[in-house]
Amino acid sequence: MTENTFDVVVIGAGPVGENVADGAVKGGLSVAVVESELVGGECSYWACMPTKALLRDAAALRAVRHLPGANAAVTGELDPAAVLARRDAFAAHWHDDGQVAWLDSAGIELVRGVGRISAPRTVEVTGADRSTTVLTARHAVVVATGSSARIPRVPGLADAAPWTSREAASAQAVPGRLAVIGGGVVGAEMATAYAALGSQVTMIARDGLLPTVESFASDLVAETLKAHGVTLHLRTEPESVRRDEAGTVHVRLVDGTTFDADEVLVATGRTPNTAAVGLEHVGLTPDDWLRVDESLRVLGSDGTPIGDGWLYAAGDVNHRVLLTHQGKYQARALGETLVARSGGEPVDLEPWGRHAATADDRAVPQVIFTDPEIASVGHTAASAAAAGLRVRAVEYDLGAVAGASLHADGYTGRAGMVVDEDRKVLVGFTVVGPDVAELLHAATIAIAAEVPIDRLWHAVPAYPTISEIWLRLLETYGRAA
Ligand SMILES: Cc1cc2nc3c(=O)[nH]c(=O)nc-3n(C[C@H](O)[C@H](O)[C@H](O)COP(=O)(O)OP(=O)(O)OC[C@H]3O[C@@H](n4cnc5c(N)ncnc54)[C@H](O)[C@@H]3O)c2cc1C
Ligand SMILES: NC(=O)c1ccc[n+]([C@@H]2O[C@H](COP(=O)([O-])OP(=O)(O)OC[C@H]3O[C@@H](n4cnc5c(N)ncnc54)[C@H](O)[C@@H]3O)[C@@H](O)[C@H]2O)c1
Repeated sequence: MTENTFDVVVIGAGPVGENVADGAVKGGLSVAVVESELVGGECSYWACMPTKALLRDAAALRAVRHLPGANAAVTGELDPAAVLARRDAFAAHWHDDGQVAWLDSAGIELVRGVGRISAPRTVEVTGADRSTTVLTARHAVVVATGSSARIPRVPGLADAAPWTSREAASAQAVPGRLAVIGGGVVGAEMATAYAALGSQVTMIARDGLLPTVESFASDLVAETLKAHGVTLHLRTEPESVRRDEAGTVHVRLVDGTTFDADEVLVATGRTPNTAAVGLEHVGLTPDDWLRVDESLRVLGSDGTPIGDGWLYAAGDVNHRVLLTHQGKYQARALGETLVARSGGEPVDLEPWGRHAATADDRAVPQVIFTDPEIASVGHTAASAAAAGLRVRAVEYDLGAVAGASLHADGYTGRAGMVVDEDRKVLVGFTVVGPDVAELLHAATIAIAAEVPIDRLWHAVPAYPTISEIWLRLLETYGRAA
């Protein structure tokens, strides 16, 4: 047994754990990071990067198809093998040497194995060779263990060797027929990717397609999926799934529909990676999400920080927002919090304060890489109303903007903004259309900076760009007399 003491011990070297460690080390603390699989986490090898690599070639090809001159230069079809090979490179061929080298260069100690809290400020790491290393933290332990795919209890499903997002992201061959259970972000993106790669895709979206985005955006994506040959079963769910000896998967829905597939992808949400973290040693329940306060300290069942506040959780595992960029934003705040607290300095947890992750509640940007892309930040009209805000929402046809019509023949898209009528600031923005991802950050800045609507009129979009949508939305909203 090896024993070591560090200022901070981080369990999980995904994007979030890496960034917490980086911030703490930059502030002069010593940090050990424990990782049981690959340094870089889900995002690098089985989520963000490989899935976007699977989608990118088809998106580029679609863009060319809408420009007659450029289209004339395209003489072949999409090459799935080349797409998969480029994806492999983006997943670093599932080796983490590059990220390990970065940890080394940053002065962060890597301890490989499964980390488990065994006592206050103590993490026991079990290596692949069953060796045990005990790490003691002078100041804090941070849980950044992320999340995994949740498999619903559908009779036969678990025995049918279903794909999760991991297999969908890392597949070495394109199935002839793919069934997708779940109409959320993973389901919609992977249906888009595999339909373009040549699979016959059937989707089951119990709560409708992309139920949390503005319906003008999800409706357009649903139409396009159908145009690409995807069969959509909305507002129903699987009753049973069975894989026969020949390998064919038979799916029966509760509405009586039956169909067959070669693979079945389960994309029905996430479960926290907290089964093996030793939560029982701090009075919490394994498999639960970790509830945190504004400084990301883990809360016990009585709602107060565990112990004297030595345990923190950041990223997917705290269930605030399951997105890499928000987890890394939490990590930056937490790194600074750990440095401040270990030096006896105060932390600023006021809204938008240096150590607060206020954007998690008010300005979360997301791009869904479907055809077309959906980019959104902050509230939808429905979520704003549910949050008790008095809002007015306006929409505009994106295809009618000069820059969009120039961008691609037959450009189809729509945008909407949600304005807080009491404060006269933007609280939500959604745009759907080809190549809209890069439009999003302007809206994120407007919401985070709480730019008054009156001042937004002075932010003039260049002509002829798709950004002119801003002017059209403001005109639709109307200017106060
Ligand atoms: C298919 C898919 C696509 C996605 N695409 C995007 C996208 O485009 N953009 C975006 O922003 N987000 C995307 N996400 C979400 C994103 O992947 C997560 O929000 C992000 O990975 C969370 O980072 P994390 O560091 O909290 O957790 P993870 O990335 O899950 O990392 C946690 C790490 O902890 C390790 N670990 C777990 N338990 C232990 C233990 N006991 N001991 C030691 N190590 C442990 C794991 O091995 C892992 O390396 C996607 C998710 C999926 C499933
Ligand atoms: N581009 C991106 O930013 C991106 C891409 C992929 C994933 N992610 C993140 O990863 C997380 C996980 O994505 P996800 O799609 O797995 O979860 P999700 O919560 O987005 O969607 C899951 C969907 O599954 C459906 N569902 C649940 N149980 C079901 C059942 N028994 N039968 C049929 N349908 C069922 C729900 O209606 C829901 O719409 C998300 O929070 C997302 O933010 C982000």
